Amino acid sequence: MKPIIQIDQVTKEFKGRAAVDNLSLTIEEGSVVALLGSNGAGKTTTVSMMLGLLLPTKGSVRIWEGNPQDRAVRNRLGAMLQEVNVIDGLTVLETIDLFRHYYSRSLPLDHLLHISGLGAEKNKRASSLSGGQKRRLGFALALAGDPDLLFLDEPTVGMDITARQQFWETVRGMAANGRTIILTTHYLEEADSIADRIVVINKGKLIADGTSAEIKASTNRKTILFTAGAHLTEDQLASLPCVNDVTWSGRKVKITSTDTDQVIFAMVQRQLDIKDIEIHAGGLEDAFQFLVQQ
Ligand SMILES: Nc1ncnc2c1ncn2[C@@H]1O[C@H](COP(=O)(O)OP(=O)(O)OP(=O)(O)O)[C@@H](O)[C@H]1O
Repeated sequence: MKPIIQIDQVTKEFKGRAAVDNLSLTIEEGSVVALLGSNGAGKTTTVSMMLGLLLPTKGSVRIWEGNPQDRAVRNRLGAMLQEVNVIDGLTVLETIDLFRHYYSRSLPLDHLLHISGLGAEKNKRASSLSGGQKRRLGFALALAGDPDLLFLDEPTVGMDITARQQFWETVRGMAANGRTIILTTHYLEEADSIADRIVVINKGKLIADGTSAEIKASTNRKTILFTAGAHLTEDQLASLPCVNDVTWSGRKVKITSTDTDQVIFAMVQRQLDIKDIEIHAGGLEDAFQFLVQQ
């Protein structure tokens, strides 16, 4: 597949501290890539450099073999950033229409309004929209130029369940049409369901890169979920073998372990006061926690 983005040994420093540290990454046309990382890991800084909003301190970022700041490159990009800056005084409809005119090829106004889900608010001032509505407007603005490459930085924060479902449906449709999509999110189940490639960044460095299944396979931890009876104590759980982590949520307990057979065996042998036992293979969240703690 054709590479669309080439990040080569990029470092970005702020006041001498590296927010992104010698990162190299190639993204192919038509892929859906999720950038994952804890708060402050360097995701937004990386996306900002891909968009040409920040310049690397060292290294280079190329998009379609050009500079991200080139007009021809920008014409084919769409970006939904964490902050949606609306223009004072303009209605929702006027804002969308204004953005359409920035691009040589644009999606029809009605279609964009439909994507935003803001038909009933189209004549409202964009500045008076709620946080979740502004995010939906930001999505429509990102799609205004019918982009070949779409950046979504924590896109669903503040969206309600219906807006979220509609949002991912639109993104899936774009992916099915061969568009390249790069997203950052803290909702790992969203990354798991949409991305065909997951890149994990920690302290500015790339620490894992692969399909969701490959990332999950990087940890052999599983979880045991059960309900604790009145007689179960924290000490009883702490003394079990092969336990990596125990979390209590009311009477529901989650144990993470690399050998769930041993844990279950010990729990039964010691006749612990537990019921409703379930065992789950490690999900993306477990793998992510494992990777960033290394
Ligand atoms: N303009 C700036 N000036 C100084 N430091 C900055 C600036 N932008 C980012 N940083 C620092 O760079 C690091 C990476 O920040 P970045 O916003 O890229 O992280 P992130 O992975 O997107 O985090 P989050 O999940 O919280 O959005 C952080 O330590 C942050 O404080």
